[in-house]
Parts: sequence; C-alpha cells; structure tokens
Amino acid sequence: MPVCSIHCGRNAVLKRPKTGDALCKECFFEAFESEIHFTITRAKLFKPNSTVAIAASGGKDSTVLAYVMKMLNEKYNYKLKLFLLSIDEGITGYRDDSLNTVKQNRDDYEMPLKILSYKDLYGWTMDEIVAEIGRKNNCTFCGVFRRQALDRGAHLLKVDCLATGHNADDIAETVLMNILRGDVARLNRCTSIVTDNGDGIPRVKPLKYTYEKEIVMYAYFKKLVYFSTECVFAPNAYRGHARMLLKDMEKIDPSVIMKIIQSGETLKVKSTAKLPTLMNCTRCGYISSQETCKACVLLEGLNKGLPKLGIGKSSKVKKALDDIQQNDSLCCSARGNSNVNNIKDLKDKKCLCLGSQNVLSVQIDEISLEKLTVE
Ligand SMILES: Nc1ncnc2c1ncn2[C@@H]1O[C@H](COP(=O)(O)OP(=O)(O)OP(=O)(O)O)[C@@H](O)[C@H]1O
Repeated sequence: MPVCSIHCGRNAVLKRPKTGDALCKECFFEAFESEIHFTITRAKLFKPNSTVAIAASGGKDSTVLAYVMKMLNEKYNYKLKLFLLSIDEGITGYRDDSLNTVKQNRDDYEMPLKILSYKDLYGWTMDEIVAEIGRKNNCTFCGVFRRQALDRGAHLLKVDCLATGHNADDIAETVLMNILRGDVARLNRCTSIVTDNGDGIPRVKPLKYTYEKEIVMYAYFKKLVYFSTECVFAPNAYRGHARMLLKDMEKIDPSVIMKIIQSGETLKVKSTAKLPTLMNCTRCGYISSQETCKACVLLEGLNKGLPKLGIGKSSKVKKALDDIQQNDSLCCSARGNSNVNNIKDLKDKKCLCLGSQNVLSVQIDEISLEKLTVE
C-alpha cells in the first residue's frame, strides 16, 4: 500500500483522478473541500449574510454540493442561509424517487426545502409531454422548463443567488458541444462561473473545477445518500456524444477536462460575431433572445396540439405563433358567429382550440356547439 503523498504518515486509499496523487481519505477530503472553498472565495460567489438556494435534484452533484456548502459555511463562517430548491418534472420512477432523497438531505442537512412541479407551473408533467411528443425531443422541453422553473423557485424563495451542481465535466462537455454545434453565443458564456439571466438572481457553480469522478469518490467515502439512476427517458443524445468524446480523451490525459474549460474561458469571440440580443418575453416577461421565450413557445405548442412547434428553427416559430394567434381569433369569432352551427363549421374554420387537450378534454365530435364553453 503506498503512503499518502501529502506525507501525513497514513496509507493512501485512492489515486486522485484530477492530479494522479495517491492520497489517504482524510487528505483527499481536505484537498477536495479546500479547492471548492478556493473556487468560491476567488470568484467571490457569495456575500456574507446572503441567502442561497441550492438546486437539488437528489443526484450526486447537488447532494455533494449541499453537503459541502453546509460544511464550508460552518467551517469558514460564510454566514449564508441555505435552502434546497427542487423541481419535480413529473417523471414516474425517476424524479419521484430522487425527491425522496432530497427530502432525506433536507432532514440530514437541516435546510428548508421548496419543491415546484412542472404540473403546477405549466399544467403538464414530463410523463404527459413524452406521451404527446415521444422520446425524441423531450430533453428540450425538460431542460427549458427546468431552467425557468428554477428561476421561478429562486424568486419565490426570495434568495440572493441560486447554486447548481454543474461540475467540471459538465462544463467541458458543454464547451465541446457548443464548438461542435458552432453555437458561438453559448460558447461565449458557458464557462462563466456566475451567470445572470437579467432577473437579478445570479446562478453560481461552486463545483465548476471539481471532477465528476472525485465527486463520486467523495460521496462514496463520506457515505452520502444520493440517487444514482439515469433518467428513464432517452438521455440528451447530443450531449451524450460530447460526453463519450470527453471520457475517451480523459483516459489518455485526465487534465483534458481542465484544459477544455481553460480554453473556453480564454476564447474571445470576434466583435463581428452575431450574438443574440436579450429582451423580455412578451408573454411571460422572462429573459429571452426572441420576442417569445422558448418555454412559452413550447407550452403554446403543447396546449395547441402542436408539440413540435418549438423544436425547429426559431425563424419559423414567429410565423407559426402569428398563425396560431390569427386562428385563435377566428375560433373566438366563430363561437359568436351565427353562421357556425355545428362542430364541422368550427373545424372548417380551423379552430385551433379544438386541437388543444387542455381546453377541451371531451370528445368534440360528440358534443353540440352550445356545450363548447372555453374559459
Ligand atoms: N429536478 C431538479 N431540481 C433541482 N435542481 C436540478 C434538477 N435537475 C437538475 N438540477 C440542477 O442542475 C444541475 C445539473 O443538472 P444535470 O441534469 O446535469 O444533473 P446531474 O449532472 O445528474 O447532477 P445531479 O447529480 O445533481 O443530479 C444539478 O446538479 C442540480 O443542481
């Protein structure tokens, strides 16, 4: 058994994936925690006496984040008030189980927990969305809705900032993905340790420089309770390719993760590159690069029985939304129109309300026009 390379006199029990050092458990904990403390203090992530919501999914990253944040808060007297914030996407056999883990974390770490659900926020669970759209593009819905749901939760809790468990591997993957896609706008900001959606509540990533393998080791040696099952719906395929590429490269040289992050941080986007202008969504007020934000477009598509609406090119979305609005007014005028006597007339007028699950849950062909009351 090799001795710990810190020369503490103990035997090493692991080889640090990030540095290759052979370390004992205690020296690994010390190195792991002080690197996160260093990341937090160097980037001035938290102000004393502020309130922080930890985005908690019950998975390894956010569980370790909650544990380490509590520990560092006490050890270094950050003076933070910590909350847990969870989003229930409504995925049976996945999120329901992982939320039980978060509840366990709430009790273990003595942090108040707020859970918001897609069903309450959007009227749809992910199970229902997948039933509608299939398994191909469901990650788009989930990702867009989650981002907004976390922001809404942070507002509800009135916190000063929101901390997520994104780790070094996640960020290196995102850099790779944005390069492969040629997404200059996202490449420009994906390595930022603090991001601001323009709503005044910044998001921070204290685990930005922490390797995923070390998070797993830390959770294992600390015997932390976390939920380790993959989402039951198809994982985001494109990210999966970037992940595999990164894992293959990491086998050759583990420092590749840090090098990709550093490259992303140092890259400077040409001033002539076209970057989106941020504005407020005309429907919900959320920050967006389009007149209507992605979440509103996706939701409109779901509610109007056009679930693919937000999946394609954004240039086509505006026209589709305008068409829907036009058809909606047709529909409303059709209801007050004496020439419309039956369902067929209404259908002929392309009333899109008829395609909407939420508006009409009854079989439209079986009911008379008088019963078509739409709130
Ligand atoms: N349902 C959720 N509720 C609250 N926060 C979430 C949720 N899903 C993801 N997050 C936050 O976003 C971060 C990155 O999410 P991602 O989907 O990449 O999960 P992950 O890498 O499996 O992380 P974790 O191990 O924490 O689940 C998580 O660490 C967590 O902070």
